[in-house]
Amino acid sequence: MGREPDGSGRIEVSGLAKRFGTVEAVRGLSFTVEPGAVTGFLGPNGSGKTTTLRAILGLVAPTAGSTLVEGAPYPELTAPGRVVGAVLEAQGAHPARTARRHLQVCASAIGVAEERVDEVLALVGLADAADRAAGGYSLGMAQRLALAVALLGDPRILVLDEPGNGLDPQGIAWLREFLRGFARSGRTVLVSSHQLAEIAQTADRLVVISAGACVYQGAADGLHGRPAVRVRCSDPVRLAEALAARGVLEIDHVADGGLAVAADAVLVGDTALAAGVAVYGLVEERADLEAMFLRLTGGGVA
Ligand SMILES: Nc1ncnc2c1ncn2[C@@H]1O[C@H](COP(=O)(O)OP(=O)(O)OP(=O)(O)O)[C@@H](O)[C@H]1O
Repeated sequence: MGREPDGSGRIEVSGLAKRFGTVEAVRGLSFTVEPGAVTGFLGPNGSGKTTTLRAILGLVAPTAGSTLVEGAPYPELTAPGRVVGAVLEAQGAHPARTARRHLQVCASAIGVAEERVDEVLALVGLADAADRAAGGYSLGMAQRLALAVALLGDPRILVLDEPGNGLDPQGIAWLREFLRGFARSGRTVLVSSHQLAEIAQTADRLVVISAGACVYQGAADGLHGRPAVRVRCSDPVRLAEALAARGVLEIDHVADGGLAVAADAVLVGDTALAAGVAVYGLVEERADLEAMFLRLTGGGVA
């Protein structure tokens, strides 16, 4: 007996860990995805995004922790295809099969009426190409077809793994509008990317991971707006201690011997003065999202 979905549109990941041999792909990851918004799942290559999405969809057995979709583990959901639509990779349709036939086969597999096929073809803008063999499709069209399959069950939740890969700028713009519209209708979108620029314009909320652990979770604007100050001074260690004593904990020692501090310039200057540290330079950085992403994720590609 399957479990009834609770209709919440919520995904909950709690303490998720996954080890492949000696590789800790995901390490104690917890986050919640709510309906009515596009949640971007961002991290460098190899940071554990695909593993996490596959765990949510019951395709990877966690080493520890749990994932719930509408209150139940995905494999236990009754009619999961009506709860979640997923695009994990541009899944191949048989090359000789038309898009329409491919969708008909998928619809029958999840128990969806055939009328839905024409609806999803129109939704993803493939109506005119529906009777062409999928083998002749461009990568962008193949991505749209994969999205059409995900939409067949009219799901409340969409999970997409790097759907922008291989899309041209028009394709990316189209996808962005589609996902925003889907979220605006009160449904849930979780979309992964390693490219901040691609996700920044689409996502309302962000979950940022690095080396399998969460480094930021919250409003996309919140990440944007964090203040950052670069300071050159006579005694970076003493200043870092004085800032920490005032509750400023996000402090990096940077290559030029200075500090990068997530606080505003007045606080940093006042703290230096009180600590008897001479300040030689204080630059307020407009903490753009790119810089913050690189800082949070160590700037590295795994
Ligand atoms: N089936 C597997 N067997 C062994 N190692 C794996 C397996 N799947 C993933 N890994 C490893 O786990 C780590 C995380 O991989 P994952 O694919 O989840 O990252 P990702 O963030 O999706 O990366 P990308 O952006 O490159 O797709 C990597 O080091 C990867 O090599």
